[in-house]
Amino acid sequence: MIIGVPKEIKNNENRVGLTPAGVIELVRNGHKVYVQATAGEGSGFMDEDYTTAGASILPSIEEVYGIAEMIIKVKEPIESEYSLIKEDQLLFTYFHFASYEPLTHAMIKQKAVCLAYETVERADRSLPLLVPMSEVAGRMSIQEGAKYLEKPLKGRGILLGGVPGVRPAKVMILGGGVVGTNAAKMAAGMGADVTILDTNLARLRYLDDIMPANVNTFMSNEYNIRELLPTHDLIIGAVLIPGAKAPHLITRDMLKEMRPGTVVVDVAVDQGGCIETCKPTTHENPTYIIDDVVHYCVANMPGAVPYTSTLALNNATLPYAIQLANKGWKKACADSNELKLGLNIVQGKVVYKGVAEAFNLDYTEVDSVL
Ligand SMILES: NC(=O)C1=CN([C@@H]2O[C@H](COP(=O)(O)OP(=O)(O)OC[C@H]3O[C@@H](n4cnc5c(N)ncnc54)[C@H](O)[C@@H]3O)[C@@H](O)[C@H]2O)C=CC1
Ligand SMILES: CC(=O)C(=O)O
Ligand SMILES: [Mg+2]
Repeated sequence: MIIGVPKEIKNNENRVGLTPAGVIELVRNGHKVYVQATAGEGSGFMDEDYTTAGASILPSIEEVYGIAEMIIKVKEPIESEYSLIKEDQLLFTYFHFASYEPLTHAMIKQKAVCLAYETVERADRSLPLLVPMSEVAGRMSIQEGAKYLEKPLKGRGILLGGVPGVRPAKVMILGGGVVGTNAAKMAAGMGADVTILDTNLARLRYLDDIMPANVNTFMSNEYNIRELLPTHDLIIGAVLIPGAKAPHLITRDMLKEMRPGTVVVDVAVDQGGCIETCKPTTHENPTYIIDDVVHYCVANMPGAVPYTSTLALNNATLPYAIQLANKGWKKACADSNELKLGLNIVQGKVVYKGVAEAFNLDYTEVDSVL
């Protein structure tokens, strides 16, 4: 198969879809890989590293989309890429369709095969291609939150861990999945007083077992959220209903209940955000303030630490990319339920329920397109 790796063009997105190590594996399996010039630079991989691995370098993004049967990238296509996408071309990347209607319509129109990293799902309901980036974003959420709590950055001016004789900050984490667990570990390690909320009681039991003593669990419901808001300094949004729009657990009116300088880091922004006042921001301009509450809503947080993120992402995506290249998307998805669940839009048809429901579009059973 002919595989193309374009350079990411989202703001401050320094990750790349494929490493030279991945190129070696795909070439060994008989495939041809084309990488756009400088695509890997932000992650520390030079064009020579790719050619040594067996890839060919193409100077422009148009040539990469033009030649490839499968595109491997990181973030969803940006408006300027839409028209480059060809009918039947396989796109293996994050899409987060439910949070952005124009992207959904564009991919329907281009009649591409959109296999979304974030909905590839194992039998145990885990999301193997979201996990590594959720680990990164969860850990980063505390580092960013701690920074924006500083007074010059408009935060409350409180140190997460406190000091002897002064209480630590209080951190509230909405959603105790991968992002939430990684955020809790970091916040707890820094000495904060941490509360994780989730609707899944079994998950809360598990977290209670494994977390240190400065982490407590709490059932997620409106009453409990309202109770915590006036006393918490840093709030992390980390809920997920796979493939669907995130529920708004903190509504606009609740901002009044928070103290000035409270920081919210809504990691779930890529699925629409779990804080009603959340709108996507960029690494260049990561925060804005509403009702004295600092909002950090960067939709590609791992893009800022590409040395870690590109490797972590490739560790997870490569085995699936090899299956897709070796068998073609139809057979690979017919053989693997995990990959089949990654199909969101196929040749103009929406085959993922959460996406169809988000925008009231016709839904087609995925098996009928295989
Ligand atoms: N902004 C960014 O750069 C990144 C964003 N993400 C996003 O972070 C979000 C979370 O991802 P993961 O932790 O991997 O998901 P996950 O599936 O591991 O965890 C989600 C948790 O939310 C819980 N939940 C669902 N409804 C809830 C409610 N009403 N109240 C409290 N908890 C609730 C679930 O029970 C589950 O434990 C996703 O939207 C993901 O796409 C992930 C990586 C990077
Ligand atoms: C998961 C995601 O959206 C990201 O890593 O950018
Ligand atoms: Mg405990």
